[in-house]
This record gives sequence, structure tokens and C-alpha cells, in this order.
Amino acid sequence: MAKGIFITGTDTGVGKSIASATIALLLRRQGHKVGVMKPVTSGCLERDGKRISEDAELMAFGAGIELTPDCTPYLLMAPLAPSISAEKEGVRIDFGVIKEAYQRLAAEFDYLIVEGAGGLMVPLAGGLLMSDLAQHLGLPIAVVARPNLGTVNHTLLTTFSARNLGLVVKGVIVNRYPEEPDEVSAYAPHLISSLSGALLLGTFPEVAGEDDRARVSAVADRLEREPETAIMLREMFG
Ligand SMILES: Nc1ncnc2c1ncn2[C@@H]1O[C@H](COP(=O)(O)OP(=O)(O)OP(=O)(O)O)[C@@H](O)[C@H]1O
Ligand SMILES: C[C@H](N)[C@@H](CCCCCC(=O)O)NC(=O)O
Ligand SMILES: [Mg+2]
Repeated sequence: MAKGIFITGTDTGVGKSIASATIALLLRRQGHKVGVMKPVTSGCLERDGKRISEDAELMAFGAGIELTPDCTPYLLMAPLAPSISAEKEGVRIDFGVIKEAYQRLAAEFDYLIVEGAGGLMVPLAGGLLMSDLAQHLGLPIAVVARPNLGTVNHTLLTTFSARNLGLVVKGVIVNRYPEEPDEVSAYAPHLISSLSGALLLGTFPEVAGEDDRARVSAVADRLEREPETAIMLREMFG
């Protein structure tokens, strides 16, 4: 059975896919069989008449695998809160369907990286939120956060809510950490880890790159050189 992690974020666009794909790539480079899952995509693409999740494709690039339908059970067109995207298509997101897909993947891989959509309080179906899905899958979470002003508030709101809902918080990844941090970014990781009680799993650097695949490779290359990275992976999956 795979060791799984649910990658959430303090918001949409904070770098969950980059972080998820980077973690997948780091584990793959260690020789592990890594599976990926994006249970719900809102804002998918259409290619050759097929719906595609770019987030899942990026994670699959990191993991070095081909996507199967189990990796992306719900591919919704509208880039909105998933409950609304689903409603527009007359679809109801069924946690049972997602769990069955998760379990099939978990039986196949050593590690399974699951990316949410948006943050933890994003609505999926009726009153059910992304946090409920993480709970239903029995997965601990890692929170991806920004390094700039406002991140302390957003990160503490996320970790406190997660714990109140009974989720296990493995820690926080501060993503897009600048090469030359200003005062805000210099204080943010310490403020977050000391006040949230959550572990600072890592700071992922802001990198240049032609596209997201190049960015994932660049982040992984940088992290691979740091001794803390092995500790991060151990804490995340231990
Ligand atoms: N470490 C990084 N260095 C440089 N650019 C980054 C980094 N992380 C993220 N980005 C930029 O931010 C964009 C958004 O990141 P990403 O798609 O991973 O966010 P997300 O949290 O997965 O969003 P969503 O909620 O849509 O799934 C990326 O396309 C990339 O341009
Ligand atoms: C459209 C976004 N990219 C994302 C959904 C974000 C929903 C945010 C809802 C909200 O918090 O207001 N979808 C996705 O990751 O598949
Ligand atoms: Mg994403």
C-alpha cells in the first residue's frame, strides 16, 4: 500500500502542482514507484476530444508515469469552485468513486501524491469541502504557502482549520522563496512554523524556467543538493 500525502495550499495558484510534481520527481530519483492523483480538476483542457488535467500531467512528468483514468476521476471544464463546475455539467462529485480510484492506485505504487484544487475550504459537493475529501481518503496534508505578505494569516488559518477538523498536518512548504528574501520573506517561515505548531517541511525556491516542467526540474535540482530534503521527505511520509 502506497504512502500517501494530500497536497493542499493556502489558496489557488500558490504552487501546489509545482510542489507536488517536485516531490514526485525527488522520490522517483530515489528509485521509488510514484503515483499521482488530482481527484477533482475544475478548468481542464480539451485535447483531441479528450479532457486533460494540466496539473495531473505535470505531476505525471515528475513521477515519470503515464496517467490513467484513476489519476483524474473528475475532469470538469469550468475554472470555478468545483461544486459549481460540477453542477453546470449535471455531475455530482462522489467521494466513493474517488476513494475506489485512490485505492487502486495505492495498491500499485510506493508513494501516492494527491493534489487538491484551490485551498482546504473549497466546495466539492453540497456542504462537502476539500478538507472532507482529505479526511475521506484518510490522508495527512501538507500545506503549500506563499512567501509574501499575508501568508502568515492564510497559513495559520489553514493549519488551524485542518487540525480542528481532525486532519493530520505534516507541515508547511513555503514555495517561490526568493533568492534574495526581503524582510517579509525572511520572517515568514519562522513565524509560520513557530505560531502554527506545524513543521516547516521546506522552502522551495523561486526558479526561472520556460515552462512548468522546467521549473519542476529546477526546483528538484536545487532541493536535491540540500541535506534537509531527505528529512523533509521522511517527515512527510513517516
Ligand atoms: N517555485 C516556483 N518558481 C517559479 N514559479 C513558480 C513556482 N511555483 C509556482 N510557480 C508559478 O506559479 C504558477 C501556479 O503554480 P501552480 O499551478 O503549481 O499552483 P496551484 O496551487 O497548483 O494552482 P491550482 O489551485 O490551480 O491547482 C505556475 O504555473 C508557475 O508559473
Ligand atoms: C480553477 C482553479 N485552478 C482550481 C479551483 C479553485 C477554486 C477556488 C474556489 C475559492 O476558493 O473561491 N481548480 C483546479 O485546481 O482544478
Ligand atoms: Mg494545481
